[in-house]
Amino acid sequence: MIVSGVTLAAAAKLAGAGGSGGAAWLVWRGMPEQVVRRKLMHLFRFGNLFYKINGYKGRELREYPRIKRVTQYFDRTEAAFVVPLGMDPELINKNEWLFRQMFGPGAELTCSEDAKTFVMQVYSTSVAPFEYDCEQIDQCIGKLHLPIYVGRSRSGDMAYDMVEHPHLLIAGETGSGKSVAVRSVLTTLIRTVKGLELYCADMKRSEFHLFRGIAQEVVIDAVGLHSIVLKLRREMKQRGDLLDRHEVAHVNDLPEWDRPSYIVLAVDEVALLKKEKSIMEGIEEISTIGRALGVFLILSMQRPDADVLDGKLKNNLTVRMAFRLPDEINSRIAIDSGEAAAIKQSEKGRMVFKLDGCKYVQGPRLDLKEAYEILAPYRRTEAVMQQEQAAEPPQQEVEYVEVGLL
Ligand SMILES: Nc1ncnc2c1ncn2[C@@H]1O[C@H](COP(=O)(O)OP(=O)(O)OP(=O)(O)O)[C@@H](O)[C@H]1O
Repeated sequence: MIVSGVTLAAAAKLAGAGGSGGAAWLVWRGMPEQVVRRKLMHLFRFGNLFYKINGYKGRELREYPRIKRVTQYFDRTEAAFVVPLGMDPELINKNEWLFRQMFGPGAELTCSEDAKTFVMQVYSTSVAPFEYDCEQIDQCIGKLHLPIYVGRSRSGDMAYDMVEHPHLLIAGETGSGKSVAVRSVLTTLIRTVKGLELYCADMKRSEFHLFRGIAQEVVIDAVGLHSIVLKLRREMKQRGDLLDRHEVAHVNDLPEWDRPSYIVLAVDEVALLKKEKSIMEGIEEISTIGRALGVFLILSMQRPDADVLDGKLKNNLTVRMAFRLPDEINSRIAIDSGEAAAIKQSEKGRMVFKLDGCKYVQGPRLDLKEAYEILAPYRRTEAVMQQEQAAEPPQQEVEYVEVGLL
């Protein structure tokens, strides 16, 4: 039930009249309108969110966003404000973190299409954990080419197309839900993308056995990953030539009869490869040119490492999922803000999802046994895999691999 456009006192009376003590408690958990207005004005002032006008004798005049309304709902407080004409709305978007600092982690911002009106929603409850549900996920992803189902935010289920936003980083300390997220993301890709070529490198040797017989290859050490990287480099070269022949810029623009499959390389615990220079170079190359060629990366790590995520690779990992991280420094390396360190240890599967700003999202829970069941129809038999191995051409190029930690 929604209580909209009424004062708090009236809302409380309404709830009381309904005879529901629980409902009244929920209403009173909302923030009084004056408090919201005062906090917003404070935030505009101290966060420098205003439009400067040169007034009489060069005096600086400030025009602040105008608060249009504050509405109390049972599960959230909503405030709409309009930025002054001429003010760049990006200034508000870039400072979304300020709203969370002021109103808590439950604050979310959306901008209307006219680029003037913003709606801030402050939720009093977080999204409850939920199970991976194929049907509901398929509904959410619709016709995305390479769908990444993220999870559920307070505004609904979230998914995006990896073709548009390539290369994903998943970070989180041990027990935070990172492996479950990798499992769920890959399970969705396998189920829904026809002809997907998946390569898995399991540097921790813990999780990717699930994808054996489904992925093209599952390797568990640097030597195996090095051979995959070489293979993908050759494949990217061939795909580049193909684009050139057809005079197009992206594999999606190729005619269907000559269009190669999407390739996804998933590497678990990529930080362990820090000393493997040639592998890291290969990964960086994929991150730089892979998008147009239909080759994508999913990298996961427990502790975001500034040496591994140096400027170039980090910038190319356009989408980030940060589960709980041990401290602000790690969180900043992963998502350029300290918010992942504020996720509680008990909040399993909760992440800060970064794509055009940050959002709190709850990932779906998918346990290993269930994932095995869902993926059973996609698994090749041992005999088929042996035939494939026999048909594989011998590697022409052998390069030195520095086997450091592994
Ligand atoms: N989305 C989720 N919803 C509810 N519970 C979850 C979710 N994700 C993970 N969990 C719980 O948290 C536990 C740890 O999750 P997971 O194995 O993914 O951690 P991890 O971050 O990968 O740790 P490690 O790096 O040590 O493997 C799971 O066994 C599960 O019980």
